[in-house]
Amino acid sequence: MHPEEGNAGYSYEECRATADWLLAQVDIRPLVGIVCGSGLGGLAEMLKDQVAFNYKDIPSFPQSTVHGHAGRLVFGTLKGRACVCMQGRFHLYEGYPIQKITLPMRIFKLLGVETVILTNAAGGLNQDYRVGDIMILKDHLNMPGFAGNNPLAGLNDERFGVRFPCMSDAYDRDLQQLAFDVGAELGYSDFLRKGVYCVLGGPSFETIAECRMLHTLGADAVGMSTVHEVLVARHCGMRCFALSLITNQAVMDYESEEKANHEEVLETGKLRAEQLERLVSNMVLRIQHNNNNNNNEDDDNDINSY
Ligand SMILES: O=P(O)(O)O[C@@H]1C[C@H](O)[C@@H](CO)O1
Ligand SMILES: Nc1nc2[nH]cnc2c(=O)[nH]1
Repeated sequence: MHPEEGNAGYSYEECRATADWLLAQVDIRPLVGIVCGSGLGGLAEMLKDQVAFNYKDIPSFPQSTVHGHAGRLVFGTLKGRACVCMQGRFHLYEGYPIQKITLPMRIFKLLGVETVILTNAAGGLNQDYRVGDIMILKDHLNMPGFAGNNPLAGLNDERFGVRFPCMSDAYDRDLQQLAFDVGAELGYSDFLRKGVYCVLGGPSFETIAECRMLHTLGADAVGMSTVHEVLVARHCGMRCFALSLITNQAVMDYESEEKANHEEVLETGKLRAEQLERLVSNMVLRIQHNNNNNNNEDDDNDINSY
């Protein structure tokens, strides 16, 4: 059997067809793509002059099945900058092949996106972290990848990227610094962190022994997303910035009565939504692109407005 037959991915032509379908219906040409994590879909609501598509109407797109993930692709402007925003993402535990959950990254690329901003909700493993902290990702641990479940497995199409992409620079360092600079100006330094995110397949939350192990391995936070998207985004040459909202403390102690649950994750999202939106929108305002096609006259430079 040719390996291609076992590849659940989409061909370059299928991705191109989806991107062209979208481009034919919107005038906006986004340089920034944003992915909203669980309970963080408010980011998409901030976009002005919106043109939105339900995932079910977009050719080849999977459907969102998780509460807190609306399932809309929203084009618009954020502080005058053209953006496209996934209001809801796909996860391995929803039953999709890993190539399907990462399809939107290739669509972003073919829409002209140069920078991807990914957000997620995560459990805090680092004992210094508190619920409500925002962790800027400096690196990741890809547990499904250790077991061979990598979205880049299968035939490699060089039009997207190389067979063996480097990941030591997965999270753009200039964008990490920008997040801290913008965060400091907004007065957020007390709850901004930098750390390592570990992805698991979910949907079950971790056992106590698993949390202890992940912490020992160097993870500061644990979640069920983002990493697969980053692998595909980096493969096709987009810059990546990712942040985790620490929505719950991972349970590390057998005496603890705490129990991880999705309702708490969504509630914490609501509590930090406004700060997270201000942080991301002011970052978008300041990100430099080679091909900046935005109209600077429309810029909203007031750091406190959003
Ligand atoms: O899409 P994200 O990574 O923000 O979602 C997290 C992981 C699970 O999908 C869910 C658990 O509450 O939130
Ligand atoms: N795996 C995992 N994902 C999360 N998403 C939000 N909180 C958590 C958590 O504690 N564990």
